[in-house]
Amino acid sequence: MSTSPAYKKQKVEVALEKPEIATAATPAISPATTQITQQPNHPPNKPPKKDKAVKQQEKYTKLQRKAKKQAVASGGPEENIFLDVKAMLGESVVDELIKSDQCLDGGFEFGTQLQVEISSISSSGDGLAIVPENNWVIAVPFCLPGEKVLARVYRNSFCHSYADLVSVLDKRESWRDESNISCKYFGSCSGCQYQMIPYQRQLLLKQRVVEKAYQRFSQLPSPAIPTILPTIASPKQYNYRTKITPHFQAAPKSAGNDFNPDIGFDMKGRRVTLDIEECPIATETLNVGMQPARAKVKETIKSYKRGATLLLRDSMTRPENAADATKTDIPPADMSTINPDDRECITDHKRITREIVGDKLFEFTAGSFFQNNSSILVPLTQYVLDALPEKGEEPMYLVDTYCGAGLFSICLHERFDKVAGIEISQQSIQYAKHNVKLNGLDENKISFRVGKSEAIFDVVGDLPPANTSVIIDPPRKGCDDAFITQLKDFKPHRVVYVSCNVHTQARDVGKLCGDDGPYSIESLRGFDLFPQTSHVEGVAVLKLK
Ligand SMILES: C[S@@+](CC[C@H](N)C(=O)[O-])C[C@H]1O[C@@H](n2cnc3c(N)ncnc32)[C@H](O)[C@@H]1O
Repeated sequence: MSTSPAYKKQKVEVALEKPEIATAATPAISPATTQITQQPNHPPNKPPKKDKAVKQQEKYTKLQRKAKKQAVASGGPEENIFLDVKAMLGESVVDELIKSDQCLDGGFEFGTQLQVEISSISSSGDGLAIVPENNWVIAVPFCLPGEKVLARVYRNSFCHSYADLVSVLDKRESWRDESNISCKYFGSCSGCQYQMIPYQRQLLLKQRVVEKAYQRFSQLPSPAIPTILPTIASPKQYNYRTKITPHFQAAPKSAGNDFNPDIGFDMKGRRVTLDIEECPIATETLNVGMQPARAKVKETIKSYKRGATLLLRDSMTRPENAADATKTDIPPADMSTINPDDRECITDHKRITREIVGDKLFEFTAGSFFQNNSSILVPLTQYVLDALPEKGEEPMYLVDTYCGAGLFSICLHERFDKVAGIEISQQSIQYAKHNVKLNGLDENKISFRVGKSEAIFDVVGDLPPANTSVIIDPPRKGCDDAFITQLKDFKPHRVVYVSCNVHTQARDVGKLCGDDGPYSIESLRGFDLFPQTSHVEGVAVLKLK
């Protein structure tokens, strides 16, 4: 450890920023003291002679810096937190840090313990605190705005460091309900961020995430962004996830036959797998199914050359003789014989999974996409339907882009004269077509095709845009420019954009609603498909200007 005077043990005052979602119950908190018990990084007084190892280390550090710079411009969590950091420290301070290269060098040494006061919460659920003397931000998980915490730094990034939560020194009782915590791994597992927060407060935080996403990523002026509507709650707040994917590492070569692998999810902030025996956000069926799946891996671990990821998918039990999507002549399922509570855990990616949404039955292979919280799918699909125009005199058309196994097309088809879906996965389209038959629907009315979303305009280009609505539900990275451009040219009457990444959604909606875009935003809100976590599904309803 260096003895450089500039970095001797120091005590610095931390100013408290206004908590992001202030309430009448916000406690008055006096400024906290930051205790630095180890020293921040600094350039050594005398650089050691550059031997091969040092040169290699320098090369590695350079590569790491490059990766970090790329990460903050990626649109992912790193960029989000960096934007939070900019808002907290001020653009000019951050610009200065970047110019002087202190944006990476100004961090803290691994293991430094700090006492900080959390002033806001990031979109990925970390508490954020400023260390003003260092012009630096610390991100600490599992804590809340207004709380004083002891944190231990484990990684530096652009103008901020990530720290473990050592302890909460001063709890914000009005935001905390530890009786809500249902998991013995909460606080070390990276899966959930919010179990200690009462559910209604989780919904408020997600409303704020949608708001921030549109302020930051849409490039729209404030008046063009409507007030974000309250987040729609999930009917189930635990035991809702119908798919989980625990992973494990292979046994090291030196391991004996009694090697016992950790099978589970990553530890928060580390690439270390926690051994997870149960997951209370997953359905009971998956928790039961997890035990034999884990036991099998433990028995056969020496046969794995590499680590692997397990798939556990909750499915309604399917009659053995039920036809799969390779058959052409499929009779509609007899819904009177179906018991939605008769369920099993599927671990084979190729096996057919069954799910019911309202009065519609869906089948798809266990490894392909289907929404993971079935409890909220009726409210979600009904909300999208309510946002679309009512049936009038003229024929109406629905275009379902990124349609997966046909969830929106099949649940919403009744109001429309024709429905056309497109999806890049051939297998999902096979099952979307199969699901039309399974539900006894008209194959001439509901059609699906394989392709990139923009290819749908070759097919629906002749439909009258004034009578056509488009649903967009892309993966996390959002839409390609080619799709946005063609949608803008086509100008359907109504667009509903559903997304599990409100940041890329805000970017795309900004392109559709900007000065040269034909749309304005009618409404914006989150749906809580992911209780106890910081994730939120965004639903944006767009109308022609
Ligand atoms: C979030 S899922 C939505 C699926 C469906 N709407 C649902 O709710 O079940 C996104 C889907 O987009 C598909 N996809 C990804 N890139 C695509 C592209 N460029 N064009 C069309 N579909 C794409 C994926 O295979 C995935 O099924």
